[in-house]
Amino acid sequence: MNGNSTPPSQDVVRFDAVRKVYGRSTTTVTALDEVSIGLRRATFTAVMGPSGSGKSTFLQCAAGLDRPTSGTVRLDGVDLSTLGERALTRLHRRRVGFVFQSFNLLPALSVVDNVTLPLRLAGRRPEKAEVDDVIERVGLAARRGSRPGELSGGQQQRVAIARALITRPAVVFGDEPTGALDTRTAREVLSLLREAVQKAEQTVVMVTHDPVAAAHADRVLFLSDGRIAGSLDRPTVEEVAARMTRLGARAGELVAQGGAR
Ligand SMILES: Nc1ncnc2c1ncn2[C@@H]1O[C@H](COP(=O)(O)OP(=O)(O)OP(=O)(O)O)[C@@H](O)[C@H]1O
Repeated sequence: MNGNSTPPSQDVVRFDAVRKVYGRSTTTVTALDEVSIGLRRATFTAVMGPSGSGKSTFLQCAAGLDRPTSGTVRLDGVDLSTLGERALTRLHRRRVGFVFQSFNLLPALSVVDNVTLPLRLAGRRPEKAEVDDVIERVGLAARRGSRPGELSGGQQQRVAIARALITRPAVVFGDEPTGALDTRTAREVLSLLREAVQKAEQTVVMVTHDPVAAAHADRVLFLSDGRIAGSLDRPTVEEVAARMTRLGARAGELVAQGGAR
């Protein structure tokens, strides 16, 4: 079990009629347009869509890094709109893990100190057994004392995954986590995320442009023009690529029509 507050039957991320509008008056952009969707606990979701379709905005709103213009986002049963800045910061430290394309490790800290940073920020003393366990799980037991500059890209992303998992968060959000990695290393990193879902009942939500990466997920959600444009369960690379080609063609048509929204 992962020690979170909602029963497994509930959605760990829940959007109800979420709109996100950037800008004012004549120059507004509707990045999310009445999005309603639930993501189940202990599942791996990939979010895909053409450039500008709202993927990053979806992730930012789901993680409470950005607030919707209207509608409700619930994370682990908590309506994020009810939280002030301090409560949101606490939620980010304890209930949410992040893995970015650019790793975002602290260069002066060792592997162990990078991994345990979220615990220390949350005021918790890291327990040796839990630290050993997570570092073992990502295959870095022999590199505990190394600094990020001494590690390959794939190893650095493993550190970032361990750092995301150490707090046993309700959700790990990935923003193109394999975007900077070669194909083989990317596959290893995706397998680690899969394993976290299957073995540790972790929930993972990942934005990606890569159909191969998306095919590691249980489900792919497609966004187009700020709306959910469908989903694929147990996706194959070919199905994801075909769906993306169709959405890309549609996005191209909209641009040709003057970006009508
Ligand atoms: N801070 C902002 N101010 C104004 N417009 C924004 C802002 N952030 C995003 N947008 C607009 O909202 C829309 C959705 O952007 P978003 O970054 O969510 O798309 P995306 O699918 O992640 O794109 P990409 O794949 O290119 O990263 C785009 O039209 C974008 O220009």
